[in-house]
Amino acid sequence: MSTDVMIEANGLTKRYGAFRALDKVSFEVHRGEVVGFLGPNGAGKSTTMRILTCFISATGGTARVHGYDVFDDPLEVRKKIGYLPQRAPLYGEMSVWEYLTFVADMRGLETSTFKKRMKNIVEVCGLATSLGKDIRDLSHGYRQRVGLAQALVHDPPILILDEPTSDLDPNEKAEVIKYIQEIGKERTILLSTHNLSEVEQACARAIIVSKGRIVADGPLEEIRAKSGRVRYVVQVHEKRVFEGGPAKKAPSAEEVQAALEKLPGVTSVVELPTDDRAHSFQLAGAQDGDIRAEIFQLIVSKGWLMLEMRREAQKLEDVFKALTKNDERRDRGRPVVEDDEDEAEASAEDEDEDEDTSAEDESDEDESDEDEDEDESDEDDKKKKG
Ligand SMILES: Nc1ncnc2c1ncn2[C@@H]1O[C@H](COP(=O)(O)OP(=O)(O)OP(=O)(O)O)[C@@H](O)[C@H]1O
Repeated sequence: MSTDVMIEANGLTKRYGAFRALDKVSFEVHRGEVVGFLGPNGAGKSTTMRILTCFISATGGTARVHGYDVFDDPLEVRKKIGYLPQRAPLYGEMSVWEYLTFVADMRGLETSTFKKRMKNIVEVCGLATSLGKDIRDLSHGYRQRVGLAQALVHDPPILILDEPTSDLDPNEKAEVIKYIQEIGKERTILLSTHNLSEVEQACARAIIVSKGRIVADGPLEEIRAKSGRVRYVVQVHEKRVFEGGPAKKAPSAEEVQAALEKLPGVTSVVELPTDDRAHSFQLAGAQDGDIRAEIFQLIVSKGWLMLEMRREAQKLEDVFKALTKNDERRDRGRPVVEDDEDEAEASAEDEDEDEDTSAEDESDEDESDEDEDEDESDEDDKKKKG
């Protein structure tokens, strides 16, 4: 593995009984990258993150973090990773300072190192005015900041953040993303979220998972281009024409639409609702082309008056919807029978992976060591199962 690879998942599979939560997931995260880990509910994001942070073991495949195998070297992996689980296990009766001191003690940090480090963490996470407050009195947004701070206490080069902005209001979300952007300047981050605009703000690359499989992985631009399409919006005046031009009267919507449809590379033209001054259309064309000049020439040659023209790359949201539209695994914890082919594959793998069976079905068993985060993890699993 290249020293630049900070996280490497190789064919990770996780089954809960007959249900396959992860199916041969492979990806790499390089030093300094902030990667968005996207997927609908139940896609397998938390499962992947919990394997990478050594809270549960995989049924098959391997994973390495900072060069350490998550199965063979969990202690080393935990030193290299700061983890913010979906529901951070914070102790409400402690003040922020007491809690962070407690986390530092658990991590075996020297008091002087901790105090020095805290200056930076408090600044980066915006906690200066909250250190003396009890955690139970903090808003959701501030609790998440404390969650981020606890993940940074041991100064890990890698952060794994599981939906850090879920349950936050829009202002709190924006704040937490701002802190993540700041933290990401010096660290490698894997950030799971449902929120595509957050990924667009904080990440240059995304991995999209659906039904336990990776359906896209690459720079955001590349993922947007995956649809292979681009849109243009064109508006033509409905009442006026270009003075001195060939047109004697303003065009009808049908005329404009027919002319636009004839342009090379246009695959569809749809009329958009608009006010009564303009005919407005959305055109779809090929991603690698740019027909703005042709559109302009057409409108000029007709003598029509153009009010607006813009080219829009496909939105990440549209690509995400298209890639995950059949993902209906929202029934948390209930085994869902996959299609026949998958079932057959699963039973074939059962035979292949017999040596892993101790880790296979019960995640609870894997989560019994004494890390402070374990309570949350167990509780979380019970909720999922319950
Ligand atoms: N302990 C468990 N026992 C049985 N099934 C589980 C368990 N944990 C997770 N699952 C199932 O595995 C699938 C993947 O769950 P996971 O929590 O990884 O999804 P996710 O992408 O993180 O979703 P969300 O965004 O809702 O947290 C889901 O269908 C879930 O119900």
